[in-house]
Amino acid sequence: MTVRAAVAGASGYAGGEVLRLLLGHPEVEIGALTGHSNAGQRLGALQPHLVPLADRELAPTSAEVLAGHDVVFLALPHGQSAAVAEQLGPDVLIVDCGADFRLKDAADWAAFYGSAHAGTWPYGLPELPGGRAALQGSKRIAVPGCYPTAVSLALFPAYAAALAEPEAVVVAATGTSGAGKALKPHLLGSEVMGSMSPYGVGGGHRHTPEMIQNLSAVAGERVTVSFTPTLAPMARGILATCSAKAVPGVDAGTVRAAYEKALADEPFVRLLPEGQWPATASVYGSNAAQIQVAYDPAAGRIIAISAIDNLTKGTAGGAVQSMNIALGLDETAGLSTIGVAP
Ligand SMILES: NC(=O)C1=CN([C@@H]2O[C@H](COP(=O)(O)OP(=O)(O)OC[C@H]3O[C@@H](n4cnc5c(N)ncnc54)[C@H](OP(=O)(O)O)[C@@H]3O)[C@@H](O)[C@H]2O)C=CC1
Ligand SMILES: CC(=O)N[C@@H](CCC(=O)OP(=O)(O)O)C(=O)O
Repeated sequence: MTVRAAVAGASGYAGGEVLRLLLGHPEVEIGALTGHSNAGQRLGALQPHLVPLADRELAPTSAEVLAGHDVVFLALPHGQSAAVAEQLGPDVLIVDCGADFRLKDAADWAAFYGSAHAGTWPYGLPELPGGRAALQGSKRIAVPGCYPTAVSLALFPAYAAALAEPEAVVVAATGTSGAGKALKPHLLGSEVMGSMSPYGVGGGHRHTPEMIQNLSAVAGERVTVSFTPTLAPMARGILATCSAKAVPGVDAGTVRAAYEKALADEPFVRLLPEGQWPATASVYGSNAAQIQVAYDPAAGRIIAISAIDNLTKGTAGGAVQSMNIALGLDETAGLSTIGVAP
């Protein structure tokens, strides 16, 4: 089977990572590549690491250019996906790396994104309970946000086993690529190097309702999430430290057993051996998520830590994994758990 795939937003970080993975996918042939301000440029001038595609020219992003493919990946700024998607027809598989179709609640969308809600598509986090079934045969996929991927993978086993109270606290560090390629003053090298800083404090980050949506669905009741993101001086990676108060009767053994059971058969999510801790360097460029969990008896809290590459499992790898499931391909095709070290 050869799947012909187009990538809209090929000049950006997410689009570039989708292309890096598709170049190694045994069943995919790369079709149209589009950009916006960079339309007309050679891809090699913008994504010099994608050597086999260096001489391809970026077309403008339009339905005409994207038509005629089996799969279209959208890696566009928030709010740009719906207009393109509605012109592509129901038979093409559209994988949206943006936020437009992630949230079920239109009021949440309006509160955090401030525009009209485009709708809700099947959610591209296969590891969640029922996640794979929702993607099989689907022609539309909403790729999760990078932080919600890291946090949901770390905490869902605790909620699936009813071990935690419905009030989670998350502090997560991310690399600068999460903010995209556009120039932003707080992301200048001299602002970021040698420093870590919080942002979106106090429930303001737009990924908060997505985490609440995911964990509440697993728990069967509303789970609140107090989320504090921090910016770290690295290009890629998320390290999410998540905790929740344990329900009575929980101990270290119960917690470990629940995580072992939930993650046993996952090809990309690895519960580390006891005593070993997740690190962003270990998942750099790979589709792996590393998880570790501990029980703090003095505080009565479950502490779950995850590390992912925000551009791989957090965006493009999750997108390709979900595409594979939707098309009935091997879920792991084109994806690796092998990182780059040191
Ligand atoms: N970076 C990350 O870690 C993650 C990103 N995502 C999502 O992926 C999407 C892209 O993000 P990212 O790659 O980081 O952003 P970038 O800023 O790096 O890239 C944005 C892309 O969109 C194109 N673009 C800009 N404005 C428009 C427009 N008005 N219409 C059509 N295309 C446009 C740009 O083209 P040009 O350069 O030619 O102007 C570029 O190809 C976003 O929705 C983001 O939320 C999701 C998860 C994580
Ligand atoms: C450093 C930085 O700014 N990170 C981004 C990560 C979000 C992201 O990329 O996800 P979306 O797909 O929802 O845009 C942020 O916190 O907004």
